[in-house]
Amino acid sequence: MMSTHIEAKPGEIAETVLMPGDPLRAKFIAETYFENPVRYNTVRNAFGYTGTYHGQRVSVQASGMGIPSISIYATELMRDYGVQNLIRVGTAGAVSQDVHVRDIVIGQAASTDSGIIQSTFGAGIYYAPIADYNLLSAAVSTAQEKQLKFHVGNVFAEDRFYNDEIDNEKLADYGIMAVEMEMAALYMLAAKYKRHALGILTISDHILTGEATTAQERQTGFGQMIELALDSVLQTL
Ligand SMILES: O=P(O)(O)O[C@H]1O[C@H](CO)[C@@H](O)[C@H]1O
Ligand SMILES: O=c1cc[nH]c(=O)[nH]1
Repeated sequence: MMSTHIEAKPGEIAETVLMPGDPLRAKFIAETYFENPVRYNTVRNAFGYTGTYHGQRVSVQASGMGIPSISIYATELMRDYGVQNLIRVGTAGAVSQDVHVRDIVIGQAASTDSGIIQSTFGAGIYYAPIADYNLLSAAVSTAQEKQLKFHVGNVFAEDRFYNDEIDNEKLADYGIMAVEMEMAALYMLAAKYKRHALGILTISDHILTGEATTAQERQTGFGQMIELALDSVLQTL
């Protein structure tokens, strides 16, 4: 069986999948961290690979950018390929003065301005998408052991990368640490399919100060986040 956007055959995708937005980050993760990576997807250049990490089977699947795109890949991974654990490894913009470029943010919850909550539950319901507790807890203890500079808290998954109307200082006042574009959908869909999801982000730019990393660093430079994801998640299996 192949799904609409993933051409893997049954059994070619591991139960645990890392999900970066960027297909070239997926390629880099597979080629740098996996033993014996095999590419199972090139449809739309949304690369997917399976290999092993310290002997344990793991995959990486590019999600593309934004909630509509990650919703397609996460749904097909869970519904059509039986994936159990989905770990977003993404970049994000900091909106808190306490969070700095290259810090790691582990998403405990994901707020959003997307219509996905309203269109799923109907008017008047404000569902709160949250991380899987076991994955969150494993990531936090592994980040502590590795002595990483990390934060745990609420992330804002916004529909617009270029958003002149958003009040980032108000988001920060209410505890939002960083903005990105996928986490709320990933957490909500994992709840729907009764699977496990976590988002780990590296701050690529600071929205309030303007500090930023390069495109090359966003593609290949965030190894601490990838190793945190692999070391913590695989320890829960
Ligand atoms: O680096 P990735 O994982 O793509 O994540 C962030 O980067 C993209 C925007 O540049 C959005 O997908 C956002 O969520
Ligand atoms: O979605 C994103 C990702 C990185 N930086 C941002 O400002 N937004």
